[in-house]
Order: sequence, then structure tokens, then C-alpha cells
Amino acid sequence: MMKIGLTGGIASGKSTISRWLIHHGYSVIDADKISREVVAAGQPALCRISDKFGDAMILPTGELDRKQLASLIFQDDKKRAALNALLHPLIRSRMLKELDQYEKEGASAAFLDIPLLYESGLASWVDKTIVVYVSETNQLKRLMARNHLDESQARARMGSQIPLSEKVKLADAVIDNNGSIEETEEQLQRLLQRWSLEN
Ligand SMILES: CC(C)(COP(=O)(O)OP(=O)(O)OC[C@H]1O[C@@H](n2cnc3c(N)ncnc32)[C@H](O)[C@@H]1O)[C@@H](O)C(=O)NCCC(=O)NCCS
Ligand SMILES: Nc1ncnc2c1ncn2[C@@H]1O[C@H](COP(=O)(O)OP(=O)(O)OP(=O)(O)O)[C@@H](O)[C@H]1O
Repeated sequence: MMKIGLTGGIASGKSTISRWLIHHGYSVIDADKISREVVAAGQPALCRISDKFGDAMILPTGELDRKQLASLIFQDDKKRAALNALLHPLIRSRMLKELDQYEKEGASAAFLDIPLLYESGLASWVDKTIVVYVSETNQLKRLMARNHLDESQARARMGSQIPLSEKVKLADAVIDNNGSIEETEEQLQRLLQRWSLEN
């Protein structure tokens, strides 16, 4: 089974590409989705988050207050590293389980949508990497619009990752998502053809 890492920067368009892949029958592992599952209400990781960062991180419903936690960890490298140390091992082991499952099902390829593929040293897990690229201006604009953030909050989130311009240099393939979604999908289809991965 060929393993392909799909990465990029925050709000660069990974989910947009993942959605297309899923719609066209490809196997996709979504690290952001798993990162939500491991902190669902009642999960042990949630207790560990409130022990570490305070009860204010938990909403009266028993769910994680994602806004509160985001405002803490994207402003503070040490707190972000502590959260990563708590959650990343759990996220990784679930990703490996899903990979194993796809392997057992006989999938010919699996895409791993992992925002922090390079930051977390996970490029060695995959055979090829795709970086979804947008200019800093578009990234900032799309992130502010999607997450209702002001410019300094958005820049703090972008600043917590390796710059996209650096990730591009590490990629086996780059998809430019500055244009329309149709143009992005065409690039993706050409790439799938080039790697003999058409479904
Ligand atoms: C801080 C949290 C609660 C904020 O939740 P929120 O709903 O606002 O964002 P969401 O989870 O959808 O993430 C959006 C994007 O933020 C970026 N991001 C998230 N966590 C991190 C991190 N620790 N470091 C750098 N970038 C991150 C990623 O690009 C991600 O795609 C959440 O992101 C979280 O639990 N992060 C820690 C787990 C993690 O590292 N996830 C990302 C990779 S698996
Ligand atoms: N080509 C495009 N033109 C205009 N808007 C786009 C384009 N591609 C994506 N977007 C929008 O930009 C935002 C970010 O895209 P998307 O959610 O796919 O990024 P992402 O890389 O998965 O982000 P994250 O990792 O932060 O969750 C979304 O609101 C999406 O609708």
C-alpha cells in the first residue's frame, strides 16, 4: 500500500483536497478529526488537559472549550509543546491503527492528512508527500475568514508552524491552491495520474 502524506499550512486547503479524495473513493486518514476524537467528552485526555491547563478548559457540557485552549497554546510555545506531548502519542497510535485497517482491507493507497507532518517528524511514515501551498496573503485571509480570527490571532496560529515556503522545499509534489478549487482539483487529478493512483 502506497502511503501519501498530505500536508500544508493552517487553512491552506488540505481538507478541501481530502474531501475530493474521499468523494472519489480514496482512503484518507484525517489527523485533525482524530485529534477531536481523543478529546471527546469522557475521554481520559480531557482530564489530563484540565489538570494541566485548568478547569476553565472544560465547558459546562463536559466538552473541551477549543477556543479557550487555542487562545492559550497558540500564544505560548511551552504550553503548545505540553499539549502536543499529551495528545500527539494518542493521535499517532490511532492513525497507525487506521493505517493497519486500510492495509488489511487491501487498499492500494492511503492518504494521511497531517497538518504537522514535518513539524512532528512523521515524513518517514510515508512514501510520498504532497504540500498544499497558498501565498501568505491568501492563507491569512482564508484563516481569518474561516475561524473568525483577527489578524494577530491568525498570525499567531500561522507562526506556530513551519512556514509554507519551507514545506514546499521538502515536498515530493506541490499543489498550488491560490486559484479556484477547480484548478486545484485539476492539479490533484494530474498528480494522481502521474503516480498511477487513478481510481
Ligand atoms: C488547540 C485546539 C483545541 C484548537 O482547536 P480548533 O478547533 O480551533 O482548531 P483545529 O483543531 O480544527 O485545528 C486547526 C488547525 O490548527 C493547526 N494546529 C492545531 N494544533 C496545532 C499545534 N499543536 N501546533 C501547530 N498547529 C496546530 C493545524 O493546522 C490544524 O489543522 C486543537 O487544535 C488541538 O487540540 N490541537 C492539539 C492537537 C494537534 O496538534 N492537532 C493538529 C495536528 S494533529
Ligand atoms: N481555492 C480556494 N479558493 C477559495 N477558498 C478556498 C480555496 N480552497 C480552500 N478555501 C477555503 O479556505 C479555507 C481553508 O481551507 P481548508 O479548510 O481546506 O484548509 P486546511 O488546510 O484543511 O485547514 P486546517 O488545517 O487549518 O484545518 C476554507 O474556508 C476553504 O473553504
